[in-house]
Amino acid sequence: MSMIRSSGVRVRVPASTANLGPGFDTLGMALSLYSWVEMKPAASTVFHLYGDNLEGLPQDKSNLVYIVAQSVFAEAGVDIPELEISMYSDIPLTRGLGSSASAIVGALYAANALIGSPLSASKLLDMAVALEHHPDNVGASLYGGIITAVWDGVHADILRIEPPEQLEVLVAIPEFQLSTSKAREVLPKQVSLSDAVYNVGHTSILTAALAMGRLDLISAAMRDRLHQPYRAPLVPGMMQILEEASQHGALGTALSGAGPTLLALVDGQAGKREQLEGFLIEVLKSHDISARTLWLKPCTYGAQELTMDNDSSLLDYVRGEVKA
Ligand SMILES: Nc1ncnc2c1ncn2[C@@H]1O[C@H](COP(=O)(O)OP(=O)(O)OP(=O)(O)O)[C@@H](O)[C@H]1O
Ligand SMILES: N[C@@H](CCO)C(=O)O
Repeated sequence: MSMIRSSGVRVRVPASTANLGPGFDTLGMALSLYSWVEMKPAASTVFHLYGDNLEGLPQDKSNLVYIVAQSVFAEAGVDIPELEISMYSDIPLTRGLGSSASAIVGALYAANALIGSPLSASKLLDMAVALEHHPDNVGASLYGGIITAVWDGVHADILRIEPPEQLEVLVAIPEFQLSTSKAREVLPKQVSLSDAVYNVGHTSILTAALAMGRLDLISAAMRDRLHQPYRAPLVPGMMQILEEASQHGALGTALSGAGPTLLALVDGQAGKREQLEGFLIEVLKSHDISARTLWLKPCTYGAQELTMDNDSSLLDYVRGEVKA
């Protein structure tokens, strides 16, 4: 029997980067950049979308978060047709930082909490992957840390790896958007056995290196032949960044998810931050691409419920949390 929490729930979900280079659709990592979702039963459905990143999203029952919440209620046999949904996000949309996965995970997690959490984390993962199709993003947003995942079309198996402590992440986020569907259209339907073997080997070494804290192996391991070469024309300057960033202080570089964001893994104890940041910005600028950079950490936790204070709006809450 489900218990509906009429005062509502508030959750925070980390962004994610998928693939980490060779681990196409299988390796992901949660990042210290977040979105927040608040959900309450209501007399009629209403949305409060805060901040620039959510501009233009639908504010009716066609919104992804509403649709996903209803799928949780249907699965649990609960009827809550009208919802008050508030969202704030620091995760830019359609840039390869898992905005859709964070929205799906936030909606699943909040809706499940709203009815007393009848669905297990593993059920939420299966539902999230069925919606997003990429376990690398949703797994990282749900569980945090580094995740390696496989999906058979129904069930996802996932293992979580604790990120090496000194690992830092620099992202260069271009101004333009690139949808995952467009970035998948350019991929070949078939690849050669030698390219498949190349990626299996590099993904295995990268996963083991991350699990063992062998940062010295990351540069050699973060190489890919399955998706980045085909996506390179969509992000001019990307190949130069992938090939040369290690000379400017990166341990390894990759297209983040389906792009266009570029991501560099960095040893936080090794310095050279400004040089690397300048290199990424300059290469993109030489191709007329404006980008902003952010220094992030791997996020070690996934979606979390937060204390709900009904006297303050989600926006006040987030402002307080970010300032604290
Ligand atoms: N908070 C949200 N509420 C509703 N819809 C959202 C929300 N966040 C993202 N979306 C939907 O997800 C789309 C972006 O998904 P897409 O998979 O193309 O990019 P991404 O998830 O940001 O990047 P990637 O999957 O490569 O990491 C947006 O255009 C929007 O339709
Ligand atoms: N693994 C997916 C991530 C997209 O979010 C891809 O690269 O297309």
